Amino acid sequence: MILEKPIGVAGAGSIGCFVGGMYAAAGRKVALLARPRVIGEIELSGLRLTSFDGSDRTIPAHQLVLSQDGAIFGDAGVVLVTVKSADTAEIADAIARHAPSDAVIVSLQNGIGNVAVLRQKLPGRRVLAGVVPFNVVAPGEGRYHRATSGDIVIERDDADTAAQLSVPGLKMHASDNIAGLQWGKLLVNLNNAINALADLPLRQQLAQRAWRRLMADQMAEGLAAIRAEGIKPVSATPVPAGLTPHLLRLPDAIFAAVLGRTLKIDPQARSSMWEDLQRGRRTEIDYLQGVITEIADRRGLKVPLSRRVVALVKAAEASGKGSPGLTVEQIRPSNSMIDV
Ligand SMILES: NC(=O)C1=CN([C@@H]2O[C@H](COP(=O)(O)OP(=O)(O)OC[C@H]3O[C@@H](n4cnc5c(N)ncnc54)[C@H](OP(=O)(O)O)[C@@H]3O)[C@@H](O)[C@H]2O)C=CC1
Ligand SMILES: CC(C)(CO)C(=O)C(=O)O
Repeated sequence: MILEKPIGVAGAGSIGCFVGGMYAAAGRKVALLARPRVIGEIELSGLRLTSFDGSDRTIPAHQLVLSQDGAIFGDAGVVLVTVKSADTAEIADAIARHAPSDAVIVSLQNGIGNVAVLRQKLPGRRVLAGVVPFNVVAPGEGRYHRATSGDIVIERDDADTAAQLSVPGLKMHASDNIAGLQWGKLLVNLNNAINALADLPLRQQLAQRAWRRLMADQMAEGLAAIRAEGIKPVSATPVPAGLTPHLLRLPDAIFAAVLGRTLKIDPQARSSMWEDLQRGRRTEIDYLQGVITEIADRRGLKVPLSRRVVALVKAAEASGKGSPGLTVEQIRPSNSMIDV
């Protein structure tokens, strides 16, 4: 039973610290494998969890196992993988070395390829895919803020891991179509880059129709590519994936009314890719837009906006100066770029 054993978090940053902290708050034993910067902040200030719903709690460092060494997974019943996609293979090696062979491995990452990497690196182990719909930002000093609503969904399994990992304040649901949900989330995550390039809080960006049209156009490219592969993306919200671009193009007042019914989003929400640019880290662009451009290359589809966004994010990564704070017009490809 997972319930009685510690929960390991492999790569505790925004998602890992928030999720791991919620388990610790619920009385579970939690071991966070993290960088010295993250550990130092928690040791100094505790792990503070705040949320769009107004909740605010601090877990003292002594209630957590904090280490840079995967040996802390030695008695784990479950290991939650919360590194960025480029680090999945390396973290899988640490899990293979240290976690018991019957520990359940759950990927809480964006993108669609991480579970395949984990399964290939961890043969014979139970690896489950998951989708985290909510946003967590890390303002610093050991604080992790959940800025949007939604429950985590993971792949259904016989042991009902989703039920075993549900605690007050952090629900997990089981799904029979996690692949569909992952593709649906990929479409949403195409906006991570637009948010990162704009340097605007998500709520402020979503309130402006010009930004929403840009997001809709990029999502439409993504949808066309995904559908060309014969894949049916599933939305994690009540709005079907295929309708989301139409919703985004609606006038401000109608959009706000529909959004208000489906999602809570507070002024602090910003995409994880924005945080990557601000901290001078490599982004997940190759695992998000990169999937769409790869399909387009194979199938001869035109995805000019996705290609332009990839180029702009790579330029921002290379400059190391944080978000470039671009406008809609600066992001939109000009007519001379449209033929790609
Ligand atoms: N933030 C969000 O709102 C959401 C994020 N996601 C997804 O969740 C995943 C995690 O995102 P997020 O939490 O934002 O990412 P973060 O970068 O905040 O957290 C990952 C952490 O893991 C650390 N790390 C990497 N390798 C190791 C290692 N070998 N040992 C110890 N620590 C390691 C990283 O350190 P370093 O940077 O120094 O390498 C970083 O601190 C991504 O796939 C993201 O797309 C999904 C939904 C929402
Ligand atoms: C903001 C959110 C929840 C959706 O784009 C996200 O997945 C991220 O920041 O990576």
